[in-house]
Amino acid sequence: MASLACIDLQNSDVKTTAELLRKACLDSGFFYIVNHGIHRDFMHEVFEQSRKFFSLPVEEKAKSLRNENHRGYTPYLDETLDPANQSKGDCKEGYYIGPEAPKDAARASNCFYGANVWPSEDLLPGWRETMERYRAEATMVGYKLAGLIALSLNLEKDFFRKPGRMDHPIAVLRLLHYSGELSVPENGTFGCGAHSDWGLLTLLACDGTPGLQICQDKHARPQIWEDVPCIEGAFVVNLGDMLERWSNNLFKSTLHRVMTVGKERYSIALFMDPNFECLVECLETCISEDNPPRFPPITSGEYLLSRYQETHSQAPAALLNV
Ligand SMILES: O=C(O)CCC(=O)C(=O)O
Ligand SMILES: [Fe+2]
Repeated sequence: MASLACIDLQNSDVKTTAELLRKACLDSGFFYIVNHGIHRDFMHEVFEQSRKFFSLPVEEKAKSLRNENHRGYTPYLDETLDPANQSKGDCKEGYYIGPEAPKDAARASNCFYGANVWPSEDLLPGWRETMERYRAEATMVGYKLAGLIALSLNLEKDFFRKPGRMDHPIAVLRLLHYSGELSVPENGTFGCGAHSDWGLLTLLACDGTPGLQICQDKHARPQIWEDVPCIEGAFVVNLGDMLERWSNNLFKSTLHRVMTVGKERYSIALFMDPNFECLVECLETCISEDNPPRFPPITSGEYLLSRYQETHSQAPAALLNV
């Protein structure tokens, strides 16, 4: 089992919290957060609504199929996160919900700020409202964390919130439902294949069913996988590749996967990523003579788009027999 730090977002000793966070980001890039401010009863409601959607007949789910903006329903096997080691796609179905720009905003034509897809209100009353509220609340937690991460990188607290960086974050919620199929690595079957996340940071809520594992040294052979248990009331947070790149490889974006244990599993991720146009360029505070910049600058959007295209199937409708 992995031993991960626990960051208390309400600790008034911000300096100590930022130091603890820095250590967690240097070591494994995975940690828990508590006292995040999202109420337990509300979390319960979000999971209930998620269950309701995934329990619909496939014909109904097909009506919300992932659109050209990467929003909506993604069927089982649609995504393959670790093609080299998987004999088929991930044994999970999902649902993407992201930010929408007002029609007259310059970014409105950009797919990352495009229209969401919603199941019918008659079928799932209050579903959209619950998910929009959760995305907004989780984004606020993401901002709080981004402030602490900035401090832990010796930057100003509002570094990531500056206009052009995260004033229009690509904060994408993803509901996940893993099938009850047991993962068998020897057969190449996984709930979700080994990967690191692409963006800045991910906030993960789970239903208590085990499955999440991390590999702290991706080059070790054999690889060592450690369980990351869910802690009631806490989120698991992990850093993404964009932050690893931004921090010039100082902070870790760690390999993780889901090994289903023969039981259905629900989880909800919020991927908190910078504005589409934000330039991700090795931070001054992470550069030295011994550690010159390792990556050329790239925009957040360019980077994310390439990663979506790498992992998702081109024709999700073909996966549904409807
Ligand atoms: O469901 C989980 O526990 C992990 C999901 C995950 O890693 C992802 O969607 O990127
Ligand atoms: Fe992930």
